[in-house]
Amino acid sequence: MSGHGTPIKMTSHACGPLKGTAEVPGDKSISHRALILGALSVGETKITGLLEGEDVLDTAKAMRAFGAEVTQHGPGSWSVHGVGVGGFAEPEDVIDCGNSGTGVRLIMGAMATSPIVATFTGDGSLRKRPMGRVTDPIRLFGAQAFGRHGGRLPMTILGAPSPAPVRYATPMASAQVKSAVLLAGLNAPGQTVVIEKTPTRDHTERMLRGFGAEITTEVTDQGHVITLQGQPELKAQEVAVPRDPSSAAFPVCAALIVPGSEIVVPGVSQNPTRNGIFITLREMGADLTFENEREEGGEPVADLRVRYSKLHGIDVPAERASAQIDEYPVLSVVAAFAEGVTRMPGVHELRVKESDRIDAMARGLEANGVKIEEDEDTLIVHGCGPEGVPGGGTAVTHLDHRIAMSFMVLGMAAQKPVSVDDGSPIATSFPIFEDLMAQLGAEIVREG
Ligand SMILES: O=C(O)C1=C[C@@H](OP(=O)(O)O)[C@@H](O)[C@H](O)C1
Ligand SMILES: C=C(OP(=O)(O)O)C(=O)O
Repeated sequence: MSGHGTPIKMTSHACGPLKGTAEVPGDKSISHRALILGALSVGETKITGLLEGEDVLDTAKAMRAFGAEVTQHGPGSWSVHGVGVGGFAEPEDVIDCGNSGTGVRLIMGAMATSPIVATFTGDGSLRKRPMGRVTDPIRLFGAQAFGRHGGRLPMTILGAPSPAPVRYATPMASAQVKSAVLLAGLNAPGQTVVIEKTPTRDHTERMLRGFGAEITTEVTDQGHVITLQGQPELKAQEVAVPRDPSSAAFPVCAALIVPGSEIVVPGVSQNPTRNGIFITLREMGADLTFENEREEGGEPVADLRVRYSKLHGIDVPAERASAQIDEYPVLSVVAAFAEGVTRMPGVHELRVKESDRIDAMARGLEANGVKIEEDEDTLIVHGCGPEGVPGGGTAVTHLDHRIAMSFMVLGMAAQKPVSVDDGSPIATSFPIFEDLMAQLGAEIVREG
């Protein structure tokens, strides 16, 4: 299990200009999917650039437990010998997905239409997160689910022995729910259809197509209608994982707020379902340029050049929420340094991430002298502008990597050092965060 056994207190101090190249790790969403689709394929899938964060390593372990042969050959270089669609074995032990919502939800979907039983658990954060959003649709395929408190982990899933295909409109904007339904649909006969009102990250659709499934997306007045032909033979692939835009957001935002900074973040995915943060930052006045635009591993990528910028507050469009859903914590840090108010509506999904991110950011920013307003669906940050962000506070991270990294970024440009009670969850998605930021010139100190 991904352990966050001993909390690691970390403090970030104001630093000089950040300079250099930030080679952020592989995309977390694509890394999970590469392992899962590799495990459901026939033959050997070769993966380069895999994110070796705890979340993804837990998915690798889970795929072994379901019968796939998963091997690490070198840093980021992995292979998966798959068992084919419908070939999952029954795991001998509980599947521990650690801190990862993506891991547990996608794997539950992937096993839900095989006649096997699996019990899932996770860390203290994951055990609080809602799983009903996945168990509702997998029940329609014929699976059964038994969890705690109306759908919390630990949870046992009995896969459907003779699954029926499903037509499902996702009730919330969630790529995890969409993906769970599509992965379940792989082992059902006929067509499984997912309808999403608001489009979410489309890596599952792109990768399923790449692995040989027949899958189409139609834009209709109901929204995006995704149709998957069931029971394909998925064929092993070579997957080159592009760098993660959600991880890139941390050095990018740090460079924007630390005076005199200029950095390059090469090879970052610019998938339009993921690039909302870069559009938003530019609207706030960021000097952010996209160089060398190209395609890598089936995804559009670019090298980002970022220079320190004078930023102003904006109204962030609610429709952009799903294209930057994981970036709101660090966006609210940037907003604290901007001049004027930044309003972020349409963000209620943040309440069910690794922590309640609206609450965690609001309390942590207040502790550092920033004025905040919030309601169920909105976060409003009153930027400190030229007066500067006071800092000097400690934020509680609630086992949430993005909260921890966001406050470390805040400390790089605040007047007084900023601490977090526990930075250990950073290892779930960005294990090289401290080293990478130190190489650029940041000063993050572990205490105790
Ligand atoms: O599908 C994925 O890989 C993810 C989808 C998003 O979650 P939701 O589907 O809950 O919005 C995102 O927050 C998460 O980090 C990764
Ligand atoms: C929400 C996140 O991940 P997950 O849902 O996979 O835990 C995240 O990485 O910000």
